[in-house]
Amino acid sequence: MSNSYHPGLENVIASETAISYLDVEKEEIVVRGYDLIELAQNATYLDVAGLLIEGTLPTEDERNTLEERIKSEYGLPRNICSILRLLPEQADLMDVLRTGISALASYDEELEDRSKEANTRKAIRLLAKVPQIVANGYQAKTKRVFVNPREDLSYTANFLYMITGRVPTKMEEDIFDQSLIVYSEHEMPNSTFAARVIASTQSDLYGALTGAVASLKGTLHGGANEAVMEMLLAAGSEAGLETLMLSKLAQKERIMGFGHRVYMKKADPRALLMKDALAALALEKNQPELYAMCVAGEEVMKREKSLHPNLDYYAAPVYYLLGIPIDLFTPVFLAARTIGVSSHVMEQHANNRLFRPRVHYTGPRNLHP
Ligand SMILES: CC(=O)SCCNC(=O)CCNC(=O)[C@H](O)C(C)(C)COP(=O)(O)OP(=O)(O)OC[C@H]1O[C@@H](n2cnc3c(N)ncnc32)[C@H](O)[C@@H]1OP(=O)(O)O
Ligand SMILES: O=C([O-])CC(=O)C(=O)O
Repeated sequence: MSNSYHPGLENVIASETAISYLDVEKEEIVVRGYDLIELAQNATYLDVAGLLIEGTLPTEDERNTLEERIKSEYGLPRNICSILRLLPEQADLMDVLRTGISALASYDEELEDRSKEANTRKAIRLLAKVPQIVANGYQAKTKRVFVNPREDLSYTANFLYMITGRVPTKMEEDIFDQSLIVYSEHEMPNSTFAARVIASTQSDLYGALTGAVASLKGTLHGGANEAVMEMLLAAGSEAGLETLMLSKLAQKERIMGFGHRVYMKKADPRALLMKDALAALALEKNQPELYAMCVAGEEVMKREKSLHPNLDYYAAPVYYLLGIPIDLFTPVFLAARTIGVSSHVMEQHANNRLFRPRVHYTGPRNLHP
């Protein structure tokens, strides 16, 4: 047995996959042969969803069919709505989402069918229903009436509409769609790994996604986008952000939205795309100071720690300007990632080997009761 031990599995190859790959040298996020950033610039979220589950970029007709199939799955079982309402007001919305997805499993008649066809149908159902759980988890928490999806809107416009209660402008819809694309898939982050580990026991897609929600909640992963926005609001200005960052660094605290296990010494290409989106949105919403503050924070981190922003740093203020409540930032990330996680679970089911690593034991031996 090999004795090599890599804390955090750093640089360990854990899987073979044909879904995506972070080519750090070329600064490219390869998704089924395409550059994720080019997809975000030239395709739609549903194109990328089709690409992830089917393996090829859909034609316009195929994308329209996918959208129709998703819309035909809109709607939540009444009991799921009741479950969301039963959770306490103080519940974290990632916990609400985790509970909602977990409960939804029992309503899927194909739950135990691991075939590619059944898993594809389940992924499409999840694409339809997860945004509704996200939006209505918030409605339940804030004791408001539930929102129903609007089939006359595009998938993306409807998602934002369900969250904000307002039909987005074309610009808002396009920027939100770009954000969903850049959040959709990212090789082997902790949440995707967690889902694949669960799926490797031949457990089901809903269970694997439920595990991924729990993983994504943490601030070292998806939870960082909410923490970034709290930091920006607490700082209030460029000077305030510099002071706050310096004091956190002096106390050896991590600054949310900076650093990345894979990109630690390079920029996250997704962050750069969201930075451009923020520049445009801040101008449109007459909030140039928010963009200026983020850029100033980026400079501080480059100067003090040689660290680059990750996607969460710039996605957070973009979501803020789109009118998304802060405690929905991570649930929205999960909704976008649902399709990436689903395609990994499908790949795991199709070519499975149980994950079961060994340990470097540091405890005592030869004790007797
Ligand atoms: C979409 C996403 O999920 S992206 C990730 C979102 N998460 C965050 O933004 C949280 C903040 N970032 C971090 O905590 C880290 O960068 C992680 C968890 C993402 C990656 O961490 P690791 O790969 O474990 O890096 P590691 O802990 O080895 O850090 C290397 C060095 O950079 C420092 N560092 C890394 N990130 C940060 C940060 N955000 N703030 C301050 N210092 C940092 C570490 O303190 C360490 O310094 P040292 O060598 O002087 O001790
Ligand atoms: O890749 C990672 O470790 C985290 C990340 O950026 C993502 O999940 O989008």
